[in-house]
Amino acid sequence: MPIEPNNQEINQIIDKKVVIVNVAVAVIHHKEQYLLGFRNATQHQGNRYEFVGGKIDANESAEQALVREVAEETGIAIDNDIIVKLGRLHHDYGDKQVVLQVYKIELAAQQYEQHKHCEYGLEGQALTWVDKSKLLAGEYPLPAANKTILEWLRLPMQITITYPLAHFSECADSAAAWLQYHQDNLAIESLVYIRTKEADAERSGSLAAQLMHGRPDVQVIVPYDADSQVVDVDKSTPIKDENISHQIVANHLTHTALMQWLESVSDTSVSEHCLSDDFPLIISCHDIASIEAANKLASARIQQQLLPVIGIFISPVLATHTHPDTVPLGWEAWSALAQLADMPVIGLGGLSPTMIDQALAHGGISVAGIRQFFNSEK
Ligand SMILES: Nc1nc2c([nH]c(=O)n2[C@@H]2O[C@H](COP(=O)(O)OP(=O)(O)OP(=O)(O)O)[C@@H](O)[C@H]2O)c(=O)[nH]1
Repeated sequence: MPIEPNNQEINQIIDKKVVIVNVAVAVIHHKEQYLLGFRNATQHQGNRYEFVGGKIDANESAEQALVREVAEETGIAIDNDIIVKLGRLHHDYGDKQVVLQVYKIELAAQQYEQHKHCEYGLEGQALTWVDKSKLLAGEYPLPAANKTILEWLRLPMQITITYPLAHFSECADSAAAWLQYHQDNLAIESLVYIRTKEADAERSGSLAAQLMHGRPDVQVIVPYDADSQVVDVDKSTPIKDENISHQIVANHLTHTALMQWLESVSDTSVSEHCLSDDFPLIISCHDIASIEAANKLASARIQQQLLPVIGIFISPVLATHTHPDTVPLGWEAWSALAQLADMPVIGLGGLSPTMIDQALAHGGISVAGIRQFFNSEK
C-alpha cells in the first residue's frame, strides 16, 4: 500500500507547482497627481485600479521591464535617471502569487502636460490622474498587495529628528527648553521623529505627547515600546491619548531592538512573532545583516497582514558632529546597501534637506537629520 504523504509534504508539492509572477510596478506621478490604470473585469484582480506595470520577462531586469511596460501601456518614455526604487513585496492572492518590484517615477511638468488628458492607454485601458490624498485615503480600490505600497507613499522627502533632551542640559529646565525649541522650530506639517534619548520612558512619552499637543500640524514617528502593550500607562503616552495618536505615522525600531528580535525568533516562528501591530514600523539599519533582518520582518508582517515596515534609515551616510569617531558609509556604500532593502530607504547622517537629489540618485527616497532640518539651528 502506498504511503500517504502528510500535509507538510502536500504543501511542499503544491509549493513547487505555484508559479510566482514577477511584476514591475511604476508609481508615476507629477507632484501630488498620481497615475492609475483600471483593470478590466476579465483580468486577475479585475475591476480595480492599478499602477502601470506588468510581468518582467526572463531576459530583462526589473528596471528594463518598467521602462518597456510604461512605454507600451502609456507611451510615456521614462528616463532611467528618474526611476527611484520604493521596494519589493511578495503577495499571495490564493489563486496567484506575485512579487511586485515597485518604483516611483516623477514626471517633469512638460511630460505631465502632454499626458494628463489621456483617458485611455495604448492598450485601451482606462487611465486616470488622482489626488495623492484621495489615493492614500483609499478612495480608489486597488489589489490587496497595493496596501503596502500606499503606506510606503506616506513617507515625505525629508524627516526631522528632534535633539536629544541632553542637548538642553545647560538650561535650568531642560524639558521646558526642549519643548519650546521644538514647538517653535519644526517646519509646518513636517514629519518628525521624536527621539529624546531619555532613559525614563514615562518622561520621554510625556514630552512627546506635549510636543504633539503643541504642534497638531506635524506627524510623528515615536520609539517602539515593547512594553506599551502590558504596562498600564496614563495619557502621558502618545499612543494612549486619542487626541494625538492620529498624528503617529510609525513606530521606530532601533538597530539593537531589530537584532534582538531576530535572535528571539527561529526560522519557523518568524511569522508568529512580528512585533506589535499598533502602527507601521520604521527601522534603523547599518549593515547587510540588519537590512536582511528588516526584510525578514517586513515580509513576515505582510504575510500576517500586519501594518507594514514603511522605511528604513541607513546610516551614517556622511560624517556627523554627534558621532565623530564613526566611519561614515559614503554615498557609494550606502547605495549598495539601499539596493538590498525591500522597503523605501531614508538617508541619515551628516545630511541636509538639499541633499535629497543625491539620495534619490543613490536609491533612497528621503533624507533625515537634526541640526539642518529645523527652521533655525540650536
Ligand atoms: N500592473 C499592476 N499589477 C499589479 C498591481 N498590483 C498587483 O497586485 N498586481 C498584480 O500583478 C500582476 C500583473 O501582471 P500582468 O499585468 O502582467 O498580468 P495581467 O493579469 O494584468 O495580464 P496577463 O496575465 O493577461 O498578461 C497581476 O496578477 C496583478 O493582479 C499593480 O498596481 N499594477
